[in-house]
Amino acid sequence: MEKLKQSILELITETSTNLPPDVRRAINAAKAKEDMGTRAALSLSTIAQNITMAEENVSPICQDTGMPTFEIKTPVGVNQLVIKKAIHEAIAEATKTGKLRPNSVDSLTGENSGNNLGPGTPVIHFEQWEEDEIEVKLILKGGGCENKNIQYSLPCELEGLGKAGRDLDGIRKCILHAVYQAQGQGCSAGFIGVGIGGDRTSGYALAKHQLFRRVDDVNPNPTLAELENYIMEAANQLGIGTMGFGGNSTLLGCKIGVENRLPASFFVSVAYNCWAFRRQGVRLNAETGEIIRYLYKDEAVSMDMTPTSIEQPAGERREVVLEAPITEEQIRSLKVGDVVIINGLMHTGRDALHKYLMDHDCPVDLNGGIIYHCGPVMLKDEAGKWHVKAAGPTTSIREEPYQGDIIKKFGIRAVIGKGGMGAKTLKALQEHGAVYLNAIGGAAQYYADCIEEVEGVDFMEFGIPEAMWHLRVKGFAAIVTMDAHGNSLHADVEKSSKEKLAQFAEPVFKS
Ligand SMILES: O=C(O)C[C@H](O)C(=O)O
Ligand code: SF4
Repeated sequence: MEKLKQSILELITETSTNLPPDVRRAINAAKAKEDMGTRAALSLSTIAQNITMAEENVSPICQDTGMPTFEIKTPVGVNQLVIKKAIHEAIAEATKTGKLRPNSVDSLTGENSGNNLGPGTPVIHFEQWEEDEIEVKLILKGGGCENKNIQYSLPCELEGLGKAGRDLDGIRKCILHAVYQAQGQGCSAGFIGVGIGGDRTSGYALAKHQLFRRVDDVNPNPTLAELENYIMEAANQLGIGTMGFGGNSTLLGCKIGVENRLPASFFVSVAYNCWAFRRQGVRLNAETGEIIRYLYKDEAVSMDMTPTSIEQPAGERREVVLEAPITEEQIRSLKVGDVVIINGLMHTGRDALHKYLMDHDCPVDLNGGIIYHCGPVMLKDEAGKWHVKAAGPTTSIREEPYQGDIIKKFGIRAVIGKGGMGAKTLKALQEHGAVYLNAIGGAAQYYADCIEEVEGVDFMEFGIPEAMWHLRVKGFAAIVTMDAHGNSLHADVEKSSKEKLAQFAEPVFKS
């Protein structure tokens, strides 16, 4: 098995940096459904551009390279311990070379292991089979979409949809609700895997397992095939759209599996995956470990990048250039829908920093400044200089308990993230004079390319993703989705999508 580690390293790199053709086709098709010049179409162009850049740079499509999860099938007699060791070595190496972000964090101390290894990471499932080759499948599913997974216990009451009973129609309602509750926070348009039945654990495992199916396959169970088609049709009428900006494409794929359940339990488990649906697989020679072929590669699919990106001006959309320190007057002139181009300095800050700043001072002056909810992939060169390898936004709503207070305490004028924030932050934006800017989730290469210089870093003890990076940027484009006048695109889309969801309350599958 002398080639094994190298083959696994190649699989990890390929999965992190190059989206498979079936996923690319789904994104191109989604873009074709959007009207030119809309926020959704422009965001999908940026996404397409990002996918292309990641492949060309051999760098992560999204900075959150997720929880590496392997599904492996081995012929009888193959030593699984050898495979596990090779996976661990390859994971550590891929982290060192910036193909993976150090993502394994001690849940009690908060310490980042630094190499993606630790209790429970990576996840490896082995199975034996009758074939002669080894099959290794890998999924890199990020934390933001993982947070939007949801499990229903039937019967239950669902907002907008009413009672969901223990039957096919109840299952239908749960799945639609799952798409609705994700809004744009899991970087829509997304893909869902659904597990019907099992117990709480096996139900989720079944749901996640569905994500290994090809986007264009047909469910062999005709009832489930019909349900999958129905969900694709209905979910795309919810109007959540790319990044929750509204639009015609909300769901890119729906795959449903079923297992038996206990008489007392009836779970519907939904695994939500962002558009950055990174999964790949290989067949390996069981003697040498050499790659025989890839599993999710047919023909090469190039991405449709027209028009080029969100900064493309269109119609009445206003484009405003901002550079810190930003004045209150500049902020109050902005409104939801404006495209903002940022030059100059911004500071990253996410979960650990927000918690810390609540009762500590900040090492840099944030007055008039810009905070970017981002946990980048960073590499240090031999001269000790840091370089950004991937730097898209993280889900902002996690900072909702802190953000309003932090804005006021430090005089922040702009918060950049994705998925939007809640009522408390909206109020603080209005009172203090600040804006929330939505960057395109997952567009980690697109944004890394805007970063000219890493000016410094604080709180390295929080680990690379959580540290406060001081970044000098040029041409960083984002959209005002919450302004200083009490307007929130996120609140609007949530309200309108809930109304649309309610239109699907009537039974469809009669039992
Ligand atoms: O951790 C990150 O960088 C992003 C995360 O996957 C998210 O979607 O919030
Ligand atoms: S930032 Fe978005 S694209 Fe990246 S892992 Fe999180 S949910 Fe997925």
